[in-house]
Amino acid sequence: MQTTIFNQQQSIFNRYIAEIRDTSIQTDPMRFRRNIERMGEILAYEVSKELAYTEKNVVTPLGQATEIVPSEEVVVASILRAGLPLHQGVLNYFDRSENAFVSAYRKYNEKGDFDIHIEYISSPSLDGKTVLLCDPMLATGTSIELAYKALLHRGKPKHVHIISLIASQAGVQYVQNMFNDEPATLWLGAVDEELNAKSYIVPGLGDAGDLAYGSKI
Ligand SMILES: O=P(O)(O)OC[C@H]1O[C@H](OP(=O)(O)OP(=O)(O)O)[C@H](O)[C@@H]1O
Ligand SMILES: O=c1cc[nH]c(=O)[nH]1
Ligand SMILES: [Mg+2]
Repeated sequence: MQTTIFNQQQSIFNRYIAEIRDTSIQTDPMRFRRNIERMGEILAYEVSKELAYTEKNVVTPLGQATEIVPSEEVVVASILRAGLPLHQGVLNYFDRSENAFVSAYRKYNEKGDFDIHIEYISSPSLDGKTVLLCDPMLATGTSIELAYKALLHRGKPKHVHIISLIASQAGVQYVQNMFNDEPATLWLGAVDEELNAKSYIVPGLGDAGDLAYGSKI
């Protein structure tokens, strides 16, 4: 599975990754959301280079121009709730795309173990389309797996681009194995070495959903 890790390159993207990790900057939730959104914009631009293109003639006030524009039908699909600011960033560039949303949350038992629950899905048909599946955190990979399986009930995409900002090594391995035989590409901001006992990424950034939208009961 083709995998790109953006913080291995030198670009302004790395400042945004540094800021969302930084406890002294995480106190500003608007900046946290906006940093995720602008990383979504950058990743959307990078993904756009991999799409199929076609020539389009446009009429200008002074004549005709031919531009090479994307020809694929794109669906931006995100995992609630932390996926929302990333979704908005990707949608800022793929502004004509369709949209899908899947909810996924960790339901803990008394022992501290958890299952991922998918309870909500809203999606157009995905048959033959290019899906950009967005979630800022890829920890164990289970949310991506279950969300994707839920989305498959809405049709078989032509290609899936998974967009995530911070991943664990174990999560990357898990997703690479899962999509081994599928037309899929993985776009990551950073890959961290560890998962802690609660399956949080270390050093990671903490709880992305809470940092963006506040703690939940
Ligand atoms: O790879 P995994 O081990 O499945 O973990 C990653 C998931 O955890 C976070 O969501 P969370 O469950 O915290 O929900 P939230 O977005 O509502 O906070 C994140 O947005 C991913 O969906
Ligand atoms: O590190 C993690 C793991 C899951 N969800 C998060 O928000 N952060
Ligand atoms: Mg969360």
